[in-house]
Amino acid sequence: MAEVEDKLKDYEIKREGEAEILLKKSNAVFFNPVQVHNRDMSIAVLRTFVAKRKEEHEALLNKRNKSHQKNKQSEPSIQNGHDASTSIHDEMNVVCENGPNQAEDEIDDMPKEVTKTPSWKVTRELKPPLVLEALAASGLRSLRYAREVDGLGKVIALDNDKSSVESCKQNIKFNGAFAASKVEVHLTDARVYMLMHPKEFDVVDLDPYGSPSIFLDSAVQAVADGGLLMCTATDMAVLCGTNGEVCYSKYGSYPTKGKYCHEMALRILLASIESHANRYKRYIVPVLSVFMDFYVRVFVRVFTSASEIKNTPLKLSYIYQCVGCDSFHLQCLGRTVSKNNSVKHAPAIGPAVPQECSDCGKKFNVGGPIWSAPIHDQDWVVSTLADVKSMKDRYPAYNKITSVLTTVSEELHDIPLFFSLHNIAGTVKCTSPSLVMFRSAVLNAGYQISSTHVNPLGVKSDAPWDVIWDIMRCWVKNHPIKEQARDLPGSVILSKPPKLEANFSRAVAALSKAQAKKVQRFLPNPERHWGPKVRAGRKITSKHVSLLGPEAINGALNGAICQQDGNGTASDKPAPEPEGIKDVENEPSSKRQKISDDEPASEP
Ligand SMILES: C[S@@+](CC[C@H](N)C(=O)[O-])C[C@H]1O[C@@H](n2cnc3c(N)ncnc32)[C@H](O)[C@@H]1O
Ligand SMILES: [Zn+2]
Repeated sequence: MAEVEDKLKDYEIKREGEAEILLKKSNAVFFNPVQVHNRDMSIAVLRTFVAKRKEEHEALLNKRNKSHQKNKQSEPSIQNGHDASTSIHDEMNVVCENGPNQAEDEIDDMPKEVTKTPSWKVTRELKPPLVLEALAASGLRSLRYAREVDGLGKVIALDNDKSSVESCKQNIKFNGAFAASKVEVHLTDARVYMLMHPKEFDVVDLDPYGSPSIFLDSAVQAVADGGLLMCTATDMAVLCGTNGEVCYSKYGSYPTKGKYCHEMALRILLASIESHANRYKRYIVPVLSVFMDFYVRVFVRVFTSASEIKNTPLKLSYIYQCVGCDSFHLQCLGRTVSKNNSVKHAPAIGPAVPQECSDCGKKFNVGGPIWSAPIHDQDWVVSTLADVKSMKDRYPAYNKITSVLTTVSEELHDIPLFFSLHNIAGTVKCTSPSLVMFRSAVLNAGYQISSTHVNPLGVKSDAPWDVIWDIMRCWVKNHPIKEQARDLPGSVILSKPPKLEANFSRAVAALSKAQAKKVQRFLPNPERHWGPKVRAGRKITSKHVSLLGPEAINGALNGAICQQDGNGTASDKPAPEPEGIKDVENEPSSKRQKISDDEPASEP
């Protein structure tokens, strides 16, 4: 007994949601408490997945039943010695076993959302979804999935680190018989395991240290047709363009620098997953893509279709980012040409921009390709938000995830990237109009505008850049600025007369729904010294002070790390500072930066 008590002294109990884990007080196994946002959001999306999968299956069964009834009316009930009622079952299996294209052909009179999703075997019984947590560490996430998401099948947890697997085994026992009957752990390299289990998992979760790039190729193969891949990337410095070449080597895309960098990070990750999927005649459909705290997390469904992958170039774009002003332009990689009732794919016609920016006369940096199709499915977002609201007590990070889902639900889904109102005011060196006035001017000019979950000052709009700059020209006419050097980008922009007379009077839709309802949209940081953590097993030294905070460092150096230890990025470098409330409160509304020909418009 004394021995057990002695052993327990080395551990502390962490509770999150309905799971409890025993955590060693040394830095032996990864645990980052602020990732509760990530785990809660994943649970919310998993619940939606379970519900949608059931709906889709029922829709298919109904469809099958209806067509069977039609056949029954026109044919005798016993065909070729088969009882018709048993043949539905067989026929359904055949549909999917013959390949997804055939499945799609056979159900082509169904609504689009339904036809693009049903690829699992259409048997009467829908098996509970099988989940793989490829990089599990303490097993906390797997345990939460198993305990909290109704209707899941087994959850398989993997890790290639012995201490993590030991800890995971211990935690499975610690969570009782139900958890033990559902969660299984293996000591293995996740890449090998995923390659050995093609299309076996309805859900695959990747939550690596830093970049997921080395796991993507095997992960896209392990997901069942219609299944869900959930993937985190915490290497924000790489994805945001601190070192573009590294990003290219990991993800196959060149980042450009702009205020939109965190959304661009999401779109680079999506483009990379799609590219891996395409190698196996598969493609993705994003359902939710979020930038939270210090990382990006995407939720995508994976399907197989040799014909659909021809559309991939239509979902990808290069970016031209002006080095002088905030203007950026997208160049899609492909296009379709319709001829005699048939649609052909062709390369896009470019370039989308002249050599010099038509707004300020400077040159462009070229980035991408990024995913330029929608990054969320509005129906999934709305269902997930409603579901979360209906079970508030079951989400420890309720406030955070509802604020993110609310802002996501308000985004213009077909407008890639965004600009910052403070930045454009900075470029022309004026005091910024209020967000409501600016939104009104855009709406009054006949264009759409929305906020973005990524940045409280970010603005998404389908207004072309000459309209945006015309609005700023009109604003400056009424709010004159000091004389500036003539060759500055802002001076060049202001030297042209506006073609449009901006109307700043308040438009009805100028407040976002969240603002109107006073829903808090951007929450303060979760705790002091929050962010990525040091990798498990790594010795904590004073150089980690910026990651963990001085208190934790003192504790660690004295051999008593508590919850500040646990996980980190591949490089242990802090991610670029996320833009939260700080942006709104601390940024001066007028000029913040100056730009030269080779300096990008803004830093991540
Ligand atoms: C960031 S932690 C995972 C955290 C966990 N998902 C959570 O929510 O608490 C990453 C884990 O991946 C494991 N790992 C790294 N490379 C791996 C590989 N090739 N195969 C399996 N596990 C790996 C590490 O040992 C570490 O425990
Ligand atoms: Zn420009």
